Amino acid sequence: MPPLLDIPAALELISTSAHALAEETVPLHEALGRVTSQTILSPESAPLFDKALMDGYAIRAEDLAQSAGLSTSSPSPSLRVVGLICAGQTPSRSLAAGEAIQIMTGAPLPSGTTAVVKIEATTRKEDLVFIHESTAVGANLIRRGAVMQPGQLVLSAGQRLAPQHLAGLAELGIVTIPVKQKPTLAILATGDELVPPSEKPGPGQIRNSNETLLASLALQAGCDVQRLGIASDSLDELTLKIRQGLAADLLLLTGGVSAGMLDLVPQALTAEGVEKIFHKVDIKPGKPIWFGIKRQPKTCLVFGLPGNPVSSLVCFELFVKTALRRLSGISPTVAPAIEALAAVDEKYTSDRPTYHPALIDSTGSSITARTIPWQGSSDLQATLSANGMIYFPANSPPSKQGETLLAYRWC
Ligand SMILES: Nc1nc2c(c(=O)[nH]1)N[C@H]1C(S)=C(S)[C@@H](COP(=O)(O)OP(=O)(O)OC[C@H]3O[C@@H](n4cnc5c(N)ncnc54)[C@H](O)[C@@H]3O)O[C@H]1N2
Ligand code: MOO
Repeated sequence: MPPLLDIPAALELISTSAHALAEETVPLHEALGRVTSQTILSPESAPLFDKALMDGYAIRAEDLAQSAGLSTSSPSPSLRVVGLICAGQTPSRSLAAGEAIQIMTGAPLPSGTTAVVKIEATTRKEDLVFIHESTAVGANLIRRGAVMQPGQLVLSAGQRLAPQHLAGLAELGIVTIPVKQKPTLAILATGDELVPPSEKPGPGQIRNSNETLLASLALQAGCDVQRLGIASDSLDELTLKIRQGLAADLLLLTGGVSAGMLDLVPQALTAEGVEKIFHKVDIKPGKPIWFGIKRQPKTCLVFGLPGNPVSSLVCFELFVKTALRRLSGISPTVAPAIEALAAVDEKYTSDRPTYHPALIDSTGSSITARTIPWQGSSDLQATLSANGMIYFPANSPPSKQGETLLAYRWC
């Protein structure tokens, strides 16, 4: 038997086979979860004007030393209040020596202001304000352009847009966003034993949980998902559904890729013109994975994922996500591992490199990870107490608590 393809080689074959998706522009309110296709530069400054960061008084900090003792009744320096500026207004005059202007958070500073003293640190007596706290130049204010200059980089290409990115773009008036097209992804579950989750399985039957799993993973990864339902183990039915699925950018099948008599998926795919890139990888779970590409009339990347649910989950996280990142121009193409400390002693070992369901915890001062009890690739229920996986190289020795492990978060 020739040696199995190793994981890095499989990932490399996937990233070199995947093409970059075309670009489009979308309005800001439709851009959540999309991936930027170009760098985005700021058209203007942020903030747009010098502004107060506290409710209080705009002052010239240098006046404080000079005005100490202006009033004989208080040891605190005092300044003459000559106006009021609320947010949304503009200053009608500048500050002269010995003057203060009452100001609200977010209001534009009058010229000449070098600090804002917050209201709690002052006492007002008619047109005098007494200042009880030393206030340095620059206190409680922000200058025009301090956080963003025109032409400065706002976002790089390949950034998946989260709420804070959209808000940052909104602040700068960027309302049309260049993004990669959404990948379309079709899902086909195969197997005579499958019934939909809403049905009670008959003898020897099981519910199709992989469609729910893969559709959810794909939606979370920003795909347009098409569910093709269940194909029985018949070449005619498989072929019909595969033809439908090949119209998408990616087609995921589950089941029927190992050595069983009815494992017809590889032959049905090649008969439909899908070129095999690899079949079987040295990985646990997921060894029987099949990957190929249909080039004409449009490019479709095809994954035959093993039917066991945890194999499908691990293969999606590792292999399908790599293809999706490449399609959308996300860098690096292979999602990097997290370095986590073993929360407990770990003694898992196998002759195959393994991605073991795990609980990753980043609530403390360091990231920790521990394996969860798991009975192998059919044990989907175990993953309900996991949020990621730990990578164990083949024949890895036991790890002591506190040793560094490589982990991947599912998200
Ligand atoms: N002689 C060999 N047998 C097997 C091998 C092998 O190398 N030689 N590999 C094993 C490994 S590893 C895996 S993983 C499985 C994968 O097999 P298939 O991809 O061909 O999948 P099936 O045989 O169709 O199903 C496996 C298992 O998963 C259940 N299943 C299938 N589809 C779904 C679904 N949509 N939702 C939930 N569960 C599903 C199915 O009923 C089986 O129990 O093969 C080993 N065998
Ligand atoms: O490689 Mo299979 O996916 O372990 O059960």
